[in-house]
Amino acid sequence: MRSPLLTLPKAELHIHIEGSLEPEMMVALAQRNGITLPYESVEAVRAAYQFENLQSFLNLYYAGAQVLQSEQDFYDLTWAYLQKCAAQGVRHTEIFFDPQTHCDRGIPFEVVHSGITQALLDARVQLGVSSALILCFLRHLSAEAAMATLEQALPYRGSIIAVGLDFSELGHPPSKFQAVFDRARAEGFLTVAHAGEEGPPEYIWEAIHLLKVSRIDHGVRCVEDPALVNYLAEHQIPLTVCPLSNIKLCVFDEMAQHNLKQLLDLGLCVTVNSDDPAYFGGYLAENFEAAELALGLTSEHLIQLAKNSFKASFLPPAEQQSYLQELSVHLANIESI
Ligand SMILES: Nc1ncnc2[nH]cnc12
Ligand SMILES: [Zn+2]
Repeated sequence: MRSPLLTLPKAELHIHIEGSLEPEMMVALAQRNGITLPYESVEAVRAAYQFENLQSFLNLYYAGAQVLQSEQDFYDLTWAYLQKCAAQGVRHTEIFFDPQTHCDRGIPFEVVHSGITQALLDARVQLGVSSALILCFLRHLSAEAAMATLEQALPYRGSIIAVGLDFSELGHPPSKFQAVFDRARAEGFLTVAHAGEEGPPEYIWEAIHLLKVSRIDHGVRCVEDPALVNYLAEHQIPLTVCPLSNIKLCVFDEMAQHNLKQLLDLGLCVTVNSDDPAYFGGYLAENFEAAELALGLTSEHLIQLAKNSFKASFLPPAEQQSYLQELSVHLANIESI
């Protein structure tokens, strides 16, 4: 039986909305938009999800995103993910989107943004799930292209809380984007960055010192540098760790070898997240469950992870407190059963 702790109220802080495109929706949107996919069936799409590393996944993810064309497509994609949140106790979610993946093939920024934000607004009212939006720059493209994307996003500043950095990490250090992130912070955006997923600890240091990030996305390679581990613990810089993703992309050979528990026990502010749930075999609850089973996480670990998810979020302190209170009530109810 599933542990009742797996349905704890929690937040998700690392989810690429394009990575929630399930094969069924990919095939349906391809049909709706008259696009021919290189797969004959939903099963064939799913069968292609065997990855050796980050790049082999990104090639497929980027190709899959081509079926997203209209505002309705972006709405449907986002709404499907938000329904999963509601079903799994995810009370708040901070969602990445990659405008360059869409704008570079002629889809207007406005179309992408309105489809996603309309679904977020509807989820707040109809599902009681709160959210924030984070714009990610594709790091294998140039800093100039990222700056142009930032400028395109300025009119939408009120609905985008932060900027981030994703895609191929190796060879594209955070320092490449220092000027873009300086400008983003000057324009009022918070910052996050993928670092230490495949890249070395130096990339995590750069994200902290040069990009002045509030959180590190992944960050699991921090353990290779004890001074960095101390710094992350002392400053409580959150890591948005994605267990199933790390196994699917061969960052760890198997879940039993994942360092999530080690990082928690070292006092780091670790959170659990799904990254690209349609590609990696699970949403947030499945990530919690897989990590709990393989690593023997205790109730204390699971409760700490749920608390960390709200504390590491970009919610205002009063809203964080109110979710933490909801969590306490939930725990008290479980204890009294
Ligand atoms: N795991 C990941 N790392 C970097 N970029 C991504 N984009 C989507 N998923 C990603
Ligand atoms: Zn990611």
